[in-house]
Amino acid sequence: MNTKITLAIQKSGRLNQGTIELLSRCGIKVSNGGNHLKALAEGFPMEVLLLRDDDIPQYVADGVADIGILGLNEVLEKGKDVEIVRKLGFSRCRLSIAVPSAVSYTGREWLSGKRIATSYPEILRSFLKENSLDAEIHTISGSVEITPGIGMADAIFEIVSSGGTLLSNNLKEVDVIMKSEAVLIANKNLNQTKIELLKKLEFRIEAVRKAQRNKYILLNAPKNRLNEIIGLIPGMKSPTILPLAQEGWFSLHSVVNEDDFWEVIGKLKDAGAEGILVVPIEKMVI
Ligand SMILES: Nc1ncnc2c1ncn2[C@@H]1O[C@H](COP(=O)(O)OP(=O)(O)OP(=O)(O)O)[C@@H](O)[C@H]1O
Ligand SMILES: O=P(O)(O)OC[C@H]1O[C@H](OP(=O)(O)OP(=O)(O)O)[C@H](O)[C@@H]1O
Ligand SMILES: [Mg+2]
Repeated sequence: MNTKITLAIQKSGRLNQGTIELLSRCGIKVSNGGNHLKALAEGFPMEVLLLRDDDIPQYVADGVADIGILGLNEVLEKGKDVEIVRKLGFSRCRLSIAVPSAVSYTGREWLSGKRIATSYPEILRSFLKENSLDAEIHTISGSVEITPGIGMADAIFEIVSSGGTLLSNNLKEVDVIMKSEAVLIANKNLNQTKIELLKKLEFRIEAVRKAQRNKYILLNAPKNRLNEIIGLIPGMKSPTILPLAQEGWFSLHSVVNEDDFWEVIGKLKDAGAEGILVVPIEKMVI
């Protein structure tokens, strides 16, 4: 049988590039299809639907697409019955309450009785309910940041990333309500063949994500401080150690997590490591 898994991705916009890049790192080439809404993938038994991100949860819930990639914010906003398979680490942003810079925001109770403009009314509604707040929700589909300036709203609930859009509209972020990033979602009733394909795709994504979170590190270490240095970079199992041509020195190869990277480098230098090289990892399978 010649089964393919159908993946829905954003046709154009903030998620498109990150999605195509991730798939490409997974060895899956998707032509952007020009004006077409369907594309074939090379390197994986997959068909790709190119859609507006708002429509992806519905397509996946209905089984028109088996899986989809979109922002967690949009998944939660639409509230469709889909499985969130995993986070993907790109298109990171947050959904926040922002108010005009001059406002002295005293806390969430300040929002009571106010008009809040947003493109995410359902997430906002849940937030207000959880906090027993009564506010007016004004739903608009774009340019939310201009609404306080033109007297349409007292506050906004919008996506924030660098904060640049808020700043240029004289607004300040006062409360982060949720963090978002691109996620992989799946239909809850996939057949066994498609579950197997999804597992294969997840395996590739995991290898790519691990590689992105880690760096390969090579350094020279003096023999008398070898154990101390090994303790700093334990690696996947243990570091590779090779003797250098120069007596009393060794070359150490290992893996270091991106989060600890700068701290570890400092400690390695203090421990006498020299000639430290750090290189990106293409794929990582443990
Ligand atoms: N400034 C940002 N930084 C990081 N991620 C963002 C940013 N803005 C939006 N995103 C994420 O990217 C997703 C898509 O944003 P985009 O602006 O492309 O949506 P859209 O205009 O609704 O697109 P579409 O035309 O497909 O409906 C958002 O739902 C959010 O998860
Ligand atoms: O904090 P920042 O880095 O400024 O990013 C936040 C802005 O980015 C997104 O809009 P986008 O730029 O995609 O424009 P659009 O949705 O209005 O097309 C989002 O809707 C915010 O307005
Ligand atoms: Mg959209």
